[in-house]
Amino acid sequence: MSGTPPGLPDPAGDRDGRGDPTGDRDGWTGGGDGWTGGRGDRTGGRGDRTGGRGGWTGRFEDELLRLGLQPARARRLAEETAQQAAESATAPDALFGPAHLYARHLLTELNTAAPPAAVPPRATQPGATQPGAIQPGAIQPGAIQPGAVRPGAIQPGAVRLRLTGVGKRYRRRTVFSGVDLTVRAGEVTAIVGANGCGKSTLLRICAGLTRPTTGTVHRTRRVGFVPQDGGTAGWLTAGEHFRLFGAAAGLAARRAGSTGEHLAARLAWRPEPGQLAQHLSGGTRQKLNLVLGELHAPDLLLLDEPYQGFDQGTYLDFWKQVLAWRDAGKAVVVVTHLLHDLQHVNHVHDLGAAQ
Ligand SMILES: Nc1ncnc2c1ncn2[C@@H]1O[C@H](COP(=O)(O)OP(=O)(O)OP(=O)(O)O)[C@@H](O)[C@H]1O
Repeated sequence: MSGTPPGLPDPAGDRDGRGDPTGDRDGWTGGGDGWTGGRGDRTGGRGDRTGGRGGWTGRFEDELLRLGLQPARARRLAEETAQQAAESATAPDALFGPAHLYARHLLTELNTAAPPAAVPPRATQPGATQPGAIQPGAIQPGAIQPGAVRPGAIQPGAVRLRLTGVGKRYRRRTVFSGVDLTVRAGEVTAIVGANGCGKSTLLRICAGLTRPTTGTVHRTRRVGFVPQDGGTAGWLTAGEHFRLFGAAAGLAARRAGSTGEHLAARLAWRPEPGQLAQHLSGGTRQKLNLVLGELHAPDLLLLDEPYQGFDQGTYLDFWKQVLAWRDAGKAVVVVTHLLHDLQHVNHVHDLGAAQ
């Protein structure tokens, strides 16, 4: 399958079939044992085959316009790209990846200056889908090839996480099997799938908190993990959390406190001295959770639906933060069931339906 834009070399050409990571093997930890034979690949079409304004092509053209391309040129590129997808009988998002990322990629290829990454304006428009509006399972299993490298990805860096043939069984029940996943510095990967398909379990395996039944896991040493819930102690203040988690990472108390407050400010939160975590709102506790995950400046951030309870502004701040991490060269894995989150990410790994 080729995702070559009109008149350009195949953007996926240097991304398929990558070899082993180079220069970053030190500091890796491994877990799990053995291999499983079968892969969990699922293939299929996506629902977004339309070229209308609300579809991929419309978003692609909007992004080209937003990036400053002349309307006639943006329209022509959008038409040619849609035509190319039609000719290959593949939905444009499966062929080219998220519309806004592909627009940026294309402009870079065309040697046109693209602005720094930002949350796409679509997400901030009135009536934009709110967190929680799309139900789990809305993403069709097999919509996106698991582990597929999306065209339009920003320059990939060193591998921070690699799962090979990973599977998990609880007693006789197989939760998933044959998961292959590679996450590089400067990339955001989403793990999606129906309720109970094992997203949280897979993320815990990525973090080294749960042992896989089969397969191998290699990860960089500096990992930040933000669980779906819990992760904070109700009887401690935010400052005490910063110092406690900072101490575990070898940070001096003052530095941990000031770093925590700095990170909190980026989520528009100013912790009140003396306020216990149990008296924080659910959304603010999640902010605390996020800050704790980032406190020790990890290379790899593992986030399990970390925006539960966020209002819309905080949710957008969260995604801005994710994109800032990405642009700073961190690798990010986010468990989500929100379809519109996927426009922010480079890769999607679909675990499909619960087994
Ligand atoms: N420690 C455990 N022992 C036995 N079964 C478990 C354990 N942890 C998880 N499971 C089971 O594994 C399956 C996957 O759970 P998991 O929480 O990973 O799914 P999920 O995709 O994250 O779900 P959701 O979308 O609802 O958050 C579920 O059926 C769950 O009951």
